[in-house]
Amino acid sequence: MGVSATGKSSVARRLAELHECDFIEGDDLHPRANVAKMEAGDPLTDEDRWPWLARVAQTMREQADAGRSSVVTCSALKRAYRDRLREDVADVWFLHLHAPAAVLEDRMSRRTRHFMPVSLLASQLATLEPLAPAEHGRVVDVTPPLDDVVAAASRALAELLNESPGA
Ligand SMILES: Nc1ncnc2c1ncn2[C@@H]1O[C@H](COP(=O)(O)OP(=O)(O)O)[C@@H](O)[C@H]1O
Ligand SMILES: O=C(O)[C@H](O)[C@@H](O)[C@H](O)[C@H](O)COP(=O)(O)O
Repeated sequence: MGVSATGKSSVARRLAELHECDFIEGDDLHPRANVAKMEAGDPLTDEDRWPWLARVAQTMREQADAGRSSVVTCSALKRAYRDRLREDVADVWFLHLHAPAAVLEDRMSRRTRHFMPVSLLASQLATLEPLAPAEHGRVVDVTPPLDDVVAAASRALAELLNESPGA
């Protein structure tokens, strides 16, 4: 989880490889209208996001039913969105990727061929409800180079798996 350009896709792909599980890109599950809206520079509303979150949750459930572990990218900006994702699957851990706005703005402006304009970062940051201490997860600082972030995320994931009663 995390706002745009925190490295959700980059980190999740590498984590999935390291931990030999499936990688699921939440952005691929957006209805077309959502992508068009973001491309046009309009932030999504709750009404736009619920059907998307339902598809993400359904995919997570299908993976779990098939006995497959997965790393899923989803901005999951609000607590209520994360609660929706937890509804259908018991073992869900969140890694909240975090960095100062200036770092993210720089990364967004360098990223090519992506539907998310830099102008939407402010609304993403305004919407964000950081992962709360009571939520099952960890916050990871993504300011360092990708290899270091992946190592930190992997350590956090291992800790979370150890803490899990079902692990
Ligand atoms: N730790 C990092 N250091 C430098 N650049 C990074 C790092 N993590 C991601 N990036 C780059 O920042 C951009 C945003 O990353 P991306 O994985 O697309 O983020 P998100 O999926 O959260 O929007 C990409 O161009 C990516 O290559
Ligand atoms: O790669 C990115 O820039 C983000 O992942 C981006 O696509 C966005 O965060 C959500 O997919 C849109 O939905 P939200 O407005 O809920 O973040």
